[in-house]
Amino acid sequence: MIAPSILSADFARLGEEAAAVAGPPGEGADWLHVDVMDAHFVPNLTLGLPVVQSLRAATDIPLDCHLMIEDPDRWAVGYAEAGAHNVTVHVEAAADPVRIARDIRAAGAKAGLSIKPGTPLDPYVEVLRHYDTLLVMSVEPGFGGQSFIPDVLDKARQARRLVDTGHLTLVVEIDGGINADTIEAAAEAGVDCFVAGSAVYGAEDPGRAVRALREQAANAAHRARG
Ligand SMILES: O=C(CO)[C@H](O)[C@H](O)COP(=O)(O)O
Ligand SMILES: [Fe+2]
Repeated sequence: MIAPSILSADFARLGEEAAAVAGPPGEGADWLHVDVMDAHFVPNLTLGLPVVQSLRAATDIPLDCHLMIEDPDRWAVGYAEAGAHNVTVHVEAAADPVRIARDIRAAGAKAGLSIKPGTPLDPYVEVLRHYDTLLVMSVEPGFGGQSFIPDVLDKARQARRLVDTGHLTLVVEIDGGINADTIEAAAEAGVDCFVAGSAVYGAEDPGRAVRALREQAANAAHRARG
């Protein structure tokens, strides 16, 4: 799956920017990644609930809300109620991640847990039983256009093994610095869903960039798994 990040889109034209990556299954974006930043958990400030509500009305693409905020225990359920498909919180910010997952699911969305590049996976394997998605950050959260950190692929491989051996049922998603040069390594590591901001919205034709990234990832995954 490919999830273009609107962090690199034109915020004055979000509806049109969503339409630019929409399309039939297998062609258009699978999810639209929405980076919510509060200038506390990360140094940057982006958008919040009203923008997600407006986007929900403007596109049929499932919204993948990545909450880079303090106190997600308080705010996550609002994004589920706003119609997000996935609501992802950071384990480093969550007081009670199991309860957050339960609340998100009760409000009708899928629950995602994100880990920063320096956060290990091991302590959260049990918590991840309550989640639908693991978002492995491959840059320090806060800004688009940063360079991919290859060390995080060990965690993607570890998550893939946990899923393939039946210990967890999760979509393994990666976020940060994904482009034509990095997506193959992530696909080989077993990632299911690739967030791409600058590589999609910085391209002349965002729709074509989505198709090219998907094809590259699919070919690399096929080669890796035989
Ligand atoms: O969560 C994020 C940053 O914190 C963004 O989703 C991510 O950086 C996407 O942008 P790019 O593909 O340009 O790295
Ligand atoms: Fe993100």
